[in-house]
Amino acid sequence: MTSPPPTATPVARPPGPAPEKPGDGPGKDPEDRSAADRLLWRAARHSGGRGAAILVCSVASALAALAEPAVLGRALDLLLGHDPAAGRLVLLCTALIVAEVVLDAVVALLTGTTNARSTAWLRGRAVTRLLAASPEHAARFAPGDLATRLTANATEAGTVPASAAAGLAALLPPLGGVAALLLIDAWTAAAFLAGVPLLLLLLRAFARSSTESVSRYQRVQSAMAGRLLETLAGAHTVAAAGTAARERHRILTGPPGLPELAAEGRAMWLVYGRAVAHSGVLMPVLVCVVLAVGGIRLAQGALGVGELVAASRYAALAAGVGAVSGLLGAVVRGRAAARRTAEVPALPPLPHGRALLPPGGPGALELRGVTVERAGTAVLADVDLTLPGGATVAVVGRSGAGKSLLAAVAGRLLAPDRGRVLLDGVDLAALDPAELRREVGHAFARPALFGATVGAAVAFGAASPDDGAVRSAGRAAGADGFVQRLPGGYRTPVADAPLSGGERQRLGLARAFAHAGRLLVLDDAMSSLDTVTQREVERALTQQVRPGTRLLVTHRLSRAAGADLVVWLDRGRVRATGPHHELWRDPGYRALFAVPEPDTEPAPAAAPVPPEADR
Ligand SMILES: Nc1ncnc2c1ncn2[C@@H]1O[C@H](COP(=O)(O)OP(=O)(O)OP(=O)(O)O)[C@@H](O)[C@H]1O
Repeated sequence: MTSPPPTATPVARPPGPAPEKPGDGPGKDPEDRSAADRLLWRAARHSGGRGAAILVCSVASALAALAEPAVLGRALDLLLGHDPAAGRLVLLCTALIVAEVVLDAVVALLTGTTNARSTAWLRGRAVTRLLAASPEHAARFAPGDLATRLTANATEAGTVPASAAAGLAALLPPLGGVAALLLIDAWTAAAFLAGVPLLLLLLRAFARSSTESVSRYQRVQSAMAGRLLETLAGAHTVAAAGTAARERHRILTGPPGLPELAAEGRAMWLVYGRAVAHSGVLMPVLVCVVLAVGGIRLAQGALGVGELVAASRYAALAAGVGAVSGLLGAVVRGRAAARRTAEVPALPPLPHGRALLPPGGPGALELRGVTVERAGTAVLADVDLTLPGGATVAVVGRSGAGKSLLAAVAGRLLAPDRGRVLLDGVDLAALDPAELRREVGHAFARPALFGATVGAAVAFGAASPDDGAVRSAGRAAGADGFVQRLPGGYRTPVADAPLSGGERQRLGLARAFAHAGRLLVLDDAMSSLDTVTQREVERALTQQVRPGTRLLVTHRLSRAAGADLVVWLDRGRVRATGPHHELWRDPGYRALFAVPEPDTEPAPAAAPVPPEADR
């Protein structure tokens, strides 16, 4: 595999990460561009005025660089004329060089901090908006793609404020160089300007071809990273199927894979090498032409020795136009990257209001005409439900019936396309988000544990987590026993805690219990618990956890039998609601639990079901 060329070149800096999707080049959609520009503008403002400081220091450094050849040339002429004033000019020249070095160092330092602050702001903004969006919308980004947008693309975009400021200031030396040449001698300026079109053509060709090749390189890299992520996520499946070698081959060879990556890497090196070779020849040639013309003018007596030296330095400054194109190239690439990053904060947020729930409400939940559509099909259709506050409600149905969608809508992880969800009479869409999360808790079948330690993972999201609350939630969820056996108890780092599926689920339940509100939504959150633990947790749920309404998505008979009310979903519609023992009369309902049908005998209401009947 050929890695990309280094980033420093006398002509222009090769591009960093660039758009990764085919056809996802910069500046396609004006709306996207302006959104990206607005985001960059705000990132620049959040870098605390450092962009302006970079501009001021860079301009001061450029002015020092422009003054230095004139002072040096004059000092040389005075020295040749044995004029004692030459000493003062040599000192001034030294001071200018020192100032230039110091200012460049300050610019380098400011550039680093500006890039870091802008990038951090961009990432913070994107992550905040990502978390505020409905998970459904956020899921439109594949994990690998999202990671690229928040890392490489955000980093590239974060360099724009500093590059733009430095790029503006970098115009000064070439423009000033040409102006100084004109002032010293029009012929030397004309000699330089004659070569400028060639220099510009060279820069343009470099900027274009390098952007394209880096773009393609990044696309291949991103595709490979995406396949790697897929395989890592399914590592157990791959191991079980014994297809590791096939996966390795799939990740590495693609297409696109290593062969394409190597080809693009070589292409980048070629572009880079060609640019270095061309500029390495052209720039000294330009300076030599200026020197040759200056030499003739010296022989004609139109120029002094000092002026010739100054002219050669100004020609070198004027030829440094490549630095400008490098910085402008960085701005162009940064804007393209910002466009990709900007799509993340542009995700539509879940609408919310500022309403609060009536204090002490029981958690009565009402769904009115709730419809959720996916790909033009109603996956939840006209769901009307009235669930009394404080009730334990089981949601059952065949796989794909819409249970998880109903749970997500009930807890406002998802906004319905039509209809309303009311909690104690308040529309969830109008509710203050902090109030919503305080009063509505969730636990999932496969919980993700956030937090450095097991205790922090349980306390995650709680307003004021304390050790006592964490432990009592752990006890209620049947997690305290195994957590206490971990080397550091609740202080054990999550990464060092070997957790089974059931233990992970119990920690997820403990997290929900630690800040249980008036509504608790458990989406298959006890599916991996053994029967004894499950009964203990159910008991704790009614006796220890803050009272409220429980919405339990379940496939288990015992859970439905133990609920006050069962909602039976069938292909996105409510087929029936009622107590389990009433629904049990329906063979279709009994078939959901795949137990031998007792034909006439209804299952006992709210009575424990023999373990062997449980799934
Ligand atoms: N983002 C989506 N895009 C398209 N279809 C979706 C989306 N989310 C859910 N669905 C579809 O909606 C239907 C209901 O999904 P849901 O996850 O609610 O089923 P479920 O009853 O919880 O199933 P299970 O018991 O297997 O977990 C399924 O057919 C599913 O494919």
